[in-house]
Formats: sequence, C-alpha cells, structure tokens
Amino acid sequence: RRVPGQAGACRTGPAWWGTWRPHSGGPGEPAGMASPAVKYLSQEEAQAVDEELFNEYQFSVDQLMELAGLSCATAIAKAYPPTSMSRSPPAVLVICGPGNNGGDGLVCARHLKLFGYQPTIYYPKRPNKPLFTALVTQCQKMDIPFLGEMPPEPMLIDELYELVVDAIFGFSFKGDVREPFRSILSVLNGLTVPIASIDIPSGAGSKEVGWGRLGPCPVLRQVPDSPCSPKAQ
Ligand SMILES: NC(=O)C1=CN([C@@H]2O[C@H](COP(=O)(O)OP(=O)(O)OC[C@H]3O[C@@H](n4cnc5c(N)ncnc54)[C@H](O)[C@@H]3O)[C@@H](O)[C@H]2O)[C@H](O)CC1
Repeated sequence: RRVPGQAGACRTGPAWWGTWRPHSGGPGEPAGMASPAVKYLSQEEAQAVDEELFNEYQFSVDQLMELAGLSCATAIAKAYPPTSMSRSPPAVLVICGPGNNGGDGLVCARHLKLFGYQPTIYYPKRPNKPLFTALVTQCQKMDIPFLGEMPPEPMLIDELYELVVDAIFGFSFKGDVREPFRSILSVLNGLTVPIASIDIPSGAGSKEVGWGRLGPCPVLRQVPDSPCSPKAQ
C-alpha cells in the first residue's frame, strides 16, 4: 500500500503502521492477542488515509464502512472467541455514536451476530441519512435489539454483557464530550468487562492516536487504561 505523502512508494505491508516487530501481549491485552508492534496513526494521518482512499482509490463510504465493521468483528472474535466466554452465546453491547464510527459499530454488530455473539445496540443519536437507516434496518432484520436507554450503572452492564464495543467517536471527535455521550462515557469508565474501541477509544483527545481502519484490529482496551479516565482528560 502506498504511504501517504510518498508518491508511488509501494511496500508489502501497510507502511503507515511503521516497522512491524514481534512482541507478546502487554498487560491488559487479551489472551491470544500477541501481535506485532505497530505505529499508531495520529488523527490527522487517519484522516489523510481516509481522504486518499476516497479521492485517489475511489472507495465509497459504504465499502469502507463494511470493511471496517467486518474487520472489527473479526478482531473481536479473535481476541474474545465465543467459546472462551462464560455465556453462550456471549452478550455484547455495541454503543454507536452519531457519525461514521457509529456506522462501523452497526456493521460490526451484524457480523458479531453471524460469528455467534448476541449483540445489543445502543444508538442514541441517529443521523437521518439513507446509509444509516439502512444499517439500522439490516440489524433489525437480524433480530438485533436496540436499547431505548443506556443502562445507568456500570454494574448492570457488567452483569448483562461480557464485552462492550465502543463505536461512539472516531477521528472526527473534537473538543469536550457533549451529552448524551459525556454520561455514556462516564458509565463506560466504571466497567470491568473489556471494551473494544473502534478506531480510537472514544473521548480520546486529538493527541491520542488510533489504529488505521483498514487494519484487521480495532483498538482493544481495558477500562483502567482508558484515556477517558478523569486522570487522562
Ligand atoms: N470518513 C468516512 O467516510 C469513513 C469513516 N469511517 C469511520 O468513521 C469515523 C469517522 O467518521 P466521522 O463521521 O467523520 O466522525 P465520528 O464518527 O468520529 O464522529 C462525528 C460525530 O461526532 C460528533 N462529535 C464530534 N465531537 C464531539 C464531541 N466532543 N461531543 C459530542 N459529539 C461530538 C459530531 O458532531 C459528529 O456527529 C472513522 O474514525 C471511522 O471509524 C468508516 O470506517 C468508513 C468511512
């Protein structure tokens, strides 16, 4: 893939991730997630890759969103295989934000269901655009329930779900978190179940960095390391 800013340079791997070197999982990393070390993308770099994919490579939003959601579901299934979870099927709460990151979450939920999980979606602010209404319809047709309200207590989520997918904000997040997402993130901050964040952990400041969406992995994090914690905000 071409490195943004290096015309014509082709390499065998996704070069903007930097040099790959083997390492075994660090603290808080799920079992079986030993992976090559990668260079994280900055917010600007992720946006530049995105623009290049749209403009130069002529991908459509739908295409990229489907790939992103599928990649995230695949990474989750690798890190937290259904057979390794205590319930069958494992219950997963997918929280979707108002932008394309939320769309990735809807796609991810659909694939998680196909992979043997039992996803439930919370989608409080829904854009009135055909792309998103279609994704909602597809989830409904697959009998994926939508919550009317966010469970108010972290303990409740810990009891009901084994994993949470954070599809709230991606690379267009900026400024202080506004409601209802401020309250949502504060509930997420109290969870003990793992959170898989798509693109970047939501609430991360612009200096925080995330994975490129075309990679096979979303950011997988444990809440204690969350950039949304009061210390990091
Ligand atoms: N660019 C694309 O077409 C694709 C991107 N992918 C994924 O989408 C996100 C980036 O999507 P975008 O719609 O640009 O933005 P976000 O989803 O990050 O969020 C925008 C949304 O959030 C609101 N918002 C921003 N800051 C705040 C705040 N501080 N408080 C409350 N609300 C906030 C803003 O108003 C918008 O409504 C990228 O990361 C990928 O995950 C797809 O994969 C494919 C196509």
